[in-house]
Amino acid sequence: MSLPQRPDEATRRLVDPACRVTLAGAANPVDDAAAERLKATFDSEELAAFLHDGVDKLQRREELVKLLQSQPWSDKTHRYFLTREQEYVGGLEAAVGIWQQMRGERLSMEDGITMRSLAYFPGGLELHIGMFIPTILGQGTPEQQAKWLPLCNRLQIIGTYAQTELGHGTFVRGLQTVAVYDEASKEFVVHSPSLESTKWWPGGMGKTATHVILMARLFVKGKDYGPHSFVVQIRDLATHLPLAGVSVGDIGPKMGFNGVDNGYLSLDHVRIPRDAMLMRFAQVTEEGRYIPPPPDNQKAAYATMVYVRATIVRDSGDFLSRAVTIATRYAAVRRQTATKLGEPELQVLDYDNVQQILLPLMSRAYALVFMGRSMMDMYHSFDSARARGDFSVLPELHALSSGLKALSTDIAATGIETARRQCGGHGYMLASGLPTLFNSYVQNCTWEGDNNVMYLQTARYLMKAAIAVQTGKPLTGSAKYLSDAARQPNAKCQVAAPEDWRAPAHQLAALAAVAAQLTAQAAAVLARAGGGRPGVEGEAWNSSSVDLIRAARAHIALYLHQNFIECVEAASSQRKLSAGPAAVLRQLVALHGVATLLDAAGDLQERGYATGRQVALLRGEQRTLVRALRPNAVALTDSFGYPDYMLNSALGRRDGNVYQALLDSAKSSPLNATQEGPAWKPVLEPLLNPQARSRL
Ligand SMILES: Cc1cc2nc3c(=O)[nH]c(=O)nc-3n(C[C@H](O)[C@H](O)[C@H](O)COP(=O)(O)OP(=O)(O)OC[C@H]3O[C@@H](n4cnc5c(N)ncnc54)[C@H](O)[C@@H]3O)c2cc1C
Repeated sequence: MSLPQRPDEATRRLVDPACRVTLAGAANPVDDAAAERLKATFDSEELAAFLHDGVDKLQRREELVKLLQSQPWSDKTHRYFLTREQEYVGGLEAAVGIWQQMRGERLSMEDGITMRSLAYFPGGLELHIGMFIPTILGQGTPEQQAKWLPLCNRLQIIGTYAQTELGHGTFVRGLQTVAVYDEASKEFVVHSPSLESTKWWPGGMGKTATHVILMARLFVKGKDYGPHSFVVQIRDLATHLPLAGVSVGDIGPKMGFNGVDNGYLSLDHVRIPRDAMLMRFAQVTEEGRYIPPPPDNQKAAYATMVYVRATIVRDSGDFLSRAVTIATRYAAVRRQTATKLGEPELQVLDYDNVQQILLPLMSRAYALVFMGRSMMDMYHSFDSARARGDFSVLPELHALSSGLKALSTDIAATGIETARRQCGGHGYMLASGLPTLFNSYVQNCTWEGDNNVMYLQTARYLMKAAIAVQTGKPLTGSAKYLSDAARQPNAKCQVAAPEDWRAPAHQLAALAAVAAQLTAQAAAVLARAGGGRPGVEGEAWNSSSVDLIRAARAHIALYLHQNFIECVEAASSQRKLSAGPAAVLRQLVALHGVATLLDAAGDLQERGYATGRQVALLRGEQRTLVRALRPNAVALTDSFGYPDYMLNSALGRRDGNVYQALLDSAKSSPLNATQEGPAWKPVLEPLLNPQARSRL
């Protein structure tokens, strides 16, 4: 191999002037990143501390990053070059490594959760932690909890949650897997009677889990009691081989999340003991008597759903803000196109089109972060009320958490991909962090209830509210605006100047008008389809679903924005934030309202609430707000508080040294392990090397 020659002095003198020409006006991305931070009008660290509940929490995160960086299993240098098998093993090693650290170092549960999100290496334990243990806690009797939970906590068994089948996901009552009680042996026989009944999707079931929570239709004395939960062992604890009657395996590569071994499972007349049925609510006695769950069981099931959905809402802000951090930081140091050769090129963040996309996206990320915090607070206050037997807020909370699950994941998934596309070619590199972020995130639009189905849950609540309005019943809670709208059916937008659109009152009035109008429209379509009879099921419902989903989306969009306004105003009035960050957050709130209204520009005009001129003013105001926020763009990403280790992005690194990071990452590519590459011997040499060619 010939080594590169060092140029002699004459060669250098020949080339240097040309280099001076092409390098004229060149900027250093590290300097650009530093200069961006000097432009900020507020203290980004103060806002970061507020968003993370105190400086202590941020410092603790830094300590945990250091701890993770000292462990081989949490090294991220090669994360984007792993094969599926390496990803699978690595994901498990990281989860087990964190678990061992927690036990060995006596770290708190909060530390463990933080470490999992910092390391972000999804693997075979996700469902053990996220669904198996919570289901036993929620649905198991005290004896069942005492039996299973210690084994779970010591990782002596690993579980997952097996509900979805090849043929059924959304329609849980249609599951075909059966659990038939055998009074003679006092056991259940669990069985998959068809191809379609094969369980499909459970995370960790492919190659990791030893046990599953099996959702199967319970049959006692020939009667179908519908889906119930059973703890079923599927693999031998000593050999990890499937038990008799169990066919189980990995479902293959997916769009993302490939460290997780989602699996398939078919059961052939497998016998399990009677106490494998989780019996906190419904029970089957030894002699085969079915004791139905108390009426509150349904409410408890809804409460669990609300919790899971609340966590999804919380995570949506987290994921979108990571993408916005990467894209904004990169746009601030990426320079492209000079007006005159030799002049500095423009930071792409200074192009109007880039700003007008990234800053509204920033406002959406902040809105979701605040929504996530409120959603978790709402859940916790409901949980305390529930402990006193008070379920009164559940219908409202169920409707809100379903719709928010859908809207927040829609916004985050679309937003991550939008952010990636703002990064040009380098955004297509896995090293940017964005493709993996999108591929692993977008499943949130589907799991735990497909988003369309989620919007329809909210629509059910809205239709009941619409019927109540028609019958003159007063409304409370999130749908109260429907009563107000019914009293003023011809209300018109009062905006006269562009800056009027910044006012929360104008924004909320316009969003409420759109939501009320779409709700009334959906109610009318539904009533027509039902021949005048309103109903929230059946054919009329199905044929109205487009209108119903639009109404639900508008209702939730209003709620999301209202929450953003209230959170920022509360933080400011309670002096949790000083004037600087509060002012910038208010600008973000205003931009979020304007951007949300622009999404609904057609609806604003369709029924004459706003005029074309007013919508044009709205568009102009977006531009003004974006320009006002531009100097704070990078500082706002700093306030999200993501350590470089967590982002694992060549483009999103805090110091701006993006090109060096890209090159360093490329050098880790396994294809670069040898100079000639792996195709040289088998393919290229016979073609290109004359000596080898002569042997062909
Ligand atoms: C990455 C990932 C991980 C998963 N992990 C698990 C797991 O661990 N355990 C588990 O049991 N499952 C798991 N699932 C399955 C997941 O819960 C289901 O995919 C989800 O509930 C959607 O069901 P489906 O796939 O049957 O979609 P379908 O119901 O087939 O939906 C297809 C389309 O029909 C529409 N549709 C369906 N029903 C209605 C309706 N009533 N009204 C209007 N529109 C409707 C939907 O909106 C969608 O557009 C996972 C899925 C993914 C993608």
